[in-house]
Amino acid sequence: MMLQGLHAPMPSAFSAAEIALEAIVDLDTFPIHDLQHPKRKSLVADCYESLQETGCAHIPRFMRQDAIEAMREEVSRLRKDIRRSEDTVNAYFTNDDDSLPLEHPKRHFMSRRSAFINSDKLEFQSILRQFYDSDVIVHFLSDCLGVAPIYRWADPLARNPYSVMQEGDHFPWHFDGNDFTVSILVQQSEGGGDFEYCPNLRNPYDENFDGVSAVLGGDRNPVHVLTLQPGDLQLFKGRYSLHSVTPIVGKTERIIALPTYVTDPYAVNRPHHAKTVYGEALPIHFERERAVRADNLID
Ligand SMILES: O=C(O)CCC(=O)C(=O)O
Ligand SMILES: [Fe+2]
Repeated sequence: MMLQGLHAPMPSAFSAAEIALEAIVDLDTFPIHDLQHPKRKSLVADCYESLQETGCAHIPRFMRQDAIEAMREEVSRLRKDIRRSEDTVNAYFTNDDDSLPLEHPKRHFMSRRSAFINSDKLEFQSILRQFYDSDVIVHFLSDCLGVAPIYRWADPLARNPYSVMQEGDHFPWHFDGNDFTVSILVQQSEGGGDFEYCPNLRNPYDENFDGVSAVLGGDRNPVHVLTLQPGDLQLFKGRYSLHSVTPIVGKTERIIALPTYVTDPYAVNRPHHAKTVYGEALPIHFERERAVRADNLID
């Protein structure tokens, strides 16, 4: 068998001994490293229940404020690497398919304007990368989800980016290519920037095109809205829950870190999705384009 070329210029993972988790998370309040601690057990139970009920769990002030400040400073040093993009997309990030009737949700295109600092641009000592590389965090999230094993995503651009949204930017209704996403708000906009989601609108056995069409057409019944504060952690099932970010209002950017997790450690975003949202498709996106999705869902 031929070995594929390395996709990263250098190995990027921190070892456990290099990650000072107590500098990132207040481990007295959230003793996620101590598997038998009653506080961990009750936090996991609360998150699990919330994920079952609404596809989403919210832990206010999970991150230490000085870690959030360090992340904000990292974003300001990486401004040159912010990739802005503007286009029209459907909820699945696929091309138009004119063999389908016009009212099919795959043919419903919406404008999108957003910007990311892709994961491959994070600084060497990035707090966000340390958070992402922490096995304690992965284990905690896996317990909250009740899904094991989960993995960090293989996608070199989308696995752990910062989203940096300016006035008027918005992210329309969509499903993610990965299974689970953590959102850590770093900076709040003055207005807008709300995360809206429809819990479990599809599942691996049912695309529920009628339900998706209804929301795209304006049905607000299944819609939940979450407003985060800086330092809050949100965990949600973005592959099953249709979600969006409402337009940003005011001059202050909305900055959010988006560490992502998967049940399939091989698959990455399709090239069209990578190019549309993250600004480029790398060799790995083409090499793995035909990898069969474990869940058969569209993306
Ligand atoms: O910014 C957010 O809160 C979510 C962004 C999102 O849904 C995505 O990047 O796929
Ligand atoms: Fe998303």
